[in-house]
Amino acid sequence: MSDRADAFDVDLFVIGGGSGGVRAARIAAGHGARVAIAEADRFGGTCVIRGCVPKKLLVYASRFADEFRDAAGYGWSIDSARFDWPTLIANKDREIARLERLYAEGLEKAGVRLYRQRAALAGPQAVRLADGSVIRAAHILVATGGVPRRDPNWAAHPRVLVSDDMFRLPKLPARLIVVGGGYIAVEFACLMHGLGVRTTLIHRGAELLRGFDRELATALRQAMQARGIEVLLGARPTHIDGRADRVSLRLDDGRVLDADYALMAIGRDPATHGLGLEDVGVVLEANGAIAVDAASRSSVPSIYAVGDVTDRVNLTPVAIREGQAFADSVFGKREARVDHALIPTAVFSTPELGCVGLTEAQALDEYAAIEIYRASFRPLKATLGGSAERTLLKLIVDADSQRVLGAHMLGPDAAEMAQLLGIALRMNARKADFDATMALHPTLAEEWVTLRAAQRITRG
Ligand SMILES: Cc1cc2nc3c(=O)[nH]c(=O)nc-3n(C[C@H](O)[C@H](O)[C@H](O)COP(=O)(O)OP(=O)(O)OC[C@H]3O[C@@H](n4cnc5c(N)ncnc54)[C@H](O)[C@@H]3O)c2cc1C
Ligand SMILES: NC(=O)c1ccc[n+]([C@@H]2O[C@H](COP(=O)([O-])OP(=O)(O)OC[C@H]3O[C@@H](n4cnc5c(N)ncnc54)[C@H](O)[C@@H]3O)[C@@H](O)[C@H]2O)c1
Repeated sequence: MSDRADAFDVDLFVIGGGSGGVRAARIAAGHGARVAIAEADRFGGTCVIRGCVPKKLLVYASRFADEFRDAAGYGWSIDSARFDWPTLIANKDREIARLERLYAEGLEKAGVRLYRQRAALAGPQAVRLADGSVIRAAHILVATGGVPRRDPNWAAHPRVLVSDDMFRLPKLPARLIVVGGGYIAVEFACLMHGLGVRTTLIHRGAELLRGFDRELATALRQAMQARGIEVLLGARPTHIDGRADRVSLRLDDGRVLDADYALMAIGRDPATHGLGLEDVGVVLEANGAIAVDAASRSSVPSIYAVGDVTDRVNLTPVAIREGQAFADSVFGKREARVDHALIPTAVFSTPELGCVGLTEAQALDEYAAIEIYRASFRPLKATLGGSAERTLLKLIVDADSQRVLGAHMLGPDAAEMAQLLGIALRMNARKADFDATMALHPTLAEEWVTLRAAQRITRG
C-alpha cells in the first residue's frame, strides 16, 4: 500500500490473536493493508478461550442454585436438581471452539494471513516465527496480552492452580482455597461456591477489590460471607505444601487449611518475556509492560502495542478499542485515540457488582464537595423467593455542578446497568437528568431515577 511496501513482506504483522490483535488485523486489512497475524495458542485469546466468555458461562451455571431455591416460593417444586461438571465443561468447550473458528474465519475473510505459531521480534521491522522463517513488516503490533502471575514456590505443583486451569478441571472439587482479592479471585470464589464447592478466600488486604468503591466492596464481602463463603482478610499463605491429591496452606497466623485445590489469583503479568523487545530498543515499564504513548506507539517508531501487554486498563473492550484506533490511525488515515476515562466495569460475583465513574474516595480527592445518594432494598423478586440479600445503589454527585461522577451497584444485573449508566455519565448527566427521567415500574433500575434526598454531603 505505501511506497515502502515493496521492501516488506507485509504492511502490518500482528503478534497475538486475542481481543486487541484480531480487531487491529481485521480493520487494517479492511483499510487495504497487507496483514499477517501469529497466534501461539488459540485464536480468540484470553477473553474467548480462558477469560471473560467461559467465565461468564460458569457464572450462569452457578446461579441456577439461587433460581432453584427461589422457585419454591413461586409454587414450583424441583425435586432432584443435580449438577454435572463434565457436562458443563464439554458444552463450554464446544461453544469456545465455535467462537475460535469464527475468529479465525473472520480474519481469513478479511484477507489476513494466519500463522498458528509463536512469533518474536527479529528487528524493528522483522518478525521471526517459531519455524525459523523471518517476515519483514513495515509496522509491527504487539498484542500478546498477559499471563497469570506465578511463584516458583508453587508453580510446579499440580494442586496449585491459576485461572487458566479452572476451565479444564476434570472434576468439581469438594473444597477450594482461593488466594487473592481482585476480580478473578472474587469471581471464582463466588462461582465455585454457587456450584456447591466449599470455598475459602484468603486475601492479604483489609478489604476485597481494591480500587472499587469501598462501601460496595464491603457489602459484597458481607454478602459472600452470608452465602457461606469463608473470607479471611489480612491473611497470607507463608507455606504451600502440595501433595499428589490435595494441598495444604499454612497462614501467617499459624493456621493450616487443607483443600483439593488452591487457586492463586494474585494478578497477571504482561506477556513480554522472550519477545526480544529490549534487543530492538523497545522500552518496558518496571513490571514488563510495553511503554506506549496515546497512539499506542512504543519507543521504536515502527512498533506499536495494544491491550493487556501495555497494562493500561486490562479489559477486553479496551483492548478492542485500542486495536481499532491503532488500525484506523495508521492504515485508515483517520486519527483516533482511546479515552480511558469512564470505563464501565463489573465483577461477575454473586451478587454482582457493576460501576462506572469515580468511587467516593476518588471523588473526594478531586472535588470540593460531593453528595451521596443511596438506596438499599430487597428486590421484589426476593419477596416470594425468600432471599434476604439486599441490593445497593450509590450515586456520587459533584455538589457544585450537580454532575453525576460515579454510579455503583451491588445486585442483580448490575453489569447490565453499569453499561447503560456509562452512556449517561459520558453525556455529563446531572442529578436533575436522572430525576427528570420517568421511572419504569416495577424494575430494579427505576431506583436510579427515584433517589430523592442526598444521604450525606461530604467535603474533600
Ligand atoms: C479469568 C479471566 C476473566 C476475565 N474476565 C473479563 C471480563 O469479564 N471482562 C473483561 O472485559 N475482561 C476480562 N478479562 C480480561 C480480558 O480477558 C483481557 O483484558 C483481554 O483478553 C486482553 O486482550 P489482549 O488482546 O490484550 O490479549 P489476549 O486476549 O490475552 O491475547 C493475547 C494473545 O497473544 C498470544 N500470544 C502471546 N505471546 C505470543 C507470541 N509470542 N506469539 C504469538 N502469539 C502470542 C496469546 O496466546 C493470546 O492468544 C478476564 C481475564 C481473565 C484471565
Ligand atoms: N469482570 C472483569 O472485567 C474481569 C474479570 C477478571 C479479570 N479481569 C481483568 O484481569 C485483571 C487481572 O485480574 P486479577 O484478579 O488476577 O488481578 P487484580 O490485580 O485485580 O487482583 C490481584 C489480587 O492479588 C493480590 N495479590 C497480589 N500479589 C499477591 C501475593 N503475592 N500474595 C497474595 N495476594 C497477592 C492483590 O492484593 C489483589 O487483590 C484485572 O485487573 C482485570 O483488569 C477483569
